[in-house]
Amino acid sequence: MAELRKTPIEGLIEIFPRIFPDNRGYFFESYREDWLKSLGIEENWVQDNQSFSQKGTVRGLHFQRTPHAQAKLVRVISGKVLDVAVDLRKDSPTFGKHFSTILDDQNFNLFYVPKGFAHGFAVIEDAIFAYKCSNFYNKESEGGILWNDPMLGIDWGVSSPIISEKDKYWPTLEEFKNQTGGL
Ligand SMILES: Cc1cn([C@H]2C[C@H](O)[C@@H](COP(=O)(O)OP(=O)(O)O[C@H]3O[C@H](C)C(=O)[C@H](O)[C@H]3O)O2)c(=O)[nH]c1=O
Repeated sequence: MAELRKTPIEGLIEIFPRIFPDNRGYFFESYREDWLKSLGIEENWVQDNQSFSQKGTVRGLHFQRTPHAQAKLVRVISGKVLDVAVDLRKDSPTFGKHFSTILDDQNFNLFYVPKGFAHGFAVIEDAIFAYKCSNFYNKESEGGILWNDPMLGIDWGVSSPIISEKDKYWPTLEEFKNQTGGL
């Protein structure tokens, strides 16, 4: 069985699978339905995504608005990233707070990000990133928070990242809160 770790932000879960190295290489279970179920969390995963990003990339901070909001179960197949989730849940006591964790191809740890969070990552070593989503992609419902908003206080470990045009112009946390109140 994997080791499941709660985080200081309610709902965010880290999962460390048991890895079996041998003279051929390694084996590990990369997904089990009973991991989250053991914590009373039930998700209907409907879409798998995969992206490759070179070192120095930042992707995020993104979310999809209701009714297209997505929970995500993210991991690294190869490489190393700093993965970040920002709590945007309306009335959450940790609204605007973030939790970050290293995902890599040594621990093969996974990170569960429920609906209501913005998600992104910075690439420490070229990375193949793979994740499950609990709702289909819906471009029209996509939103974001500016990755380097000083109010977030995220130490990404990169100062001038490789980033998409779209990710340069998301609102700050304050602007998002004033516009929407939260997710
Ligand atoms: C997310 C997504 C994108 N696309 C298409 C749309 C674009 O033509 C192209 C690249 O999309 P984008 O630049 O939004 O990709 P990312 O910047 O990696 O977006 C993701 O970044 C952060 C880390 C997230 O958590 C989200 O899953 C997602 O927003 O793939 C699809 O066809 N389906 C999809 O589910």
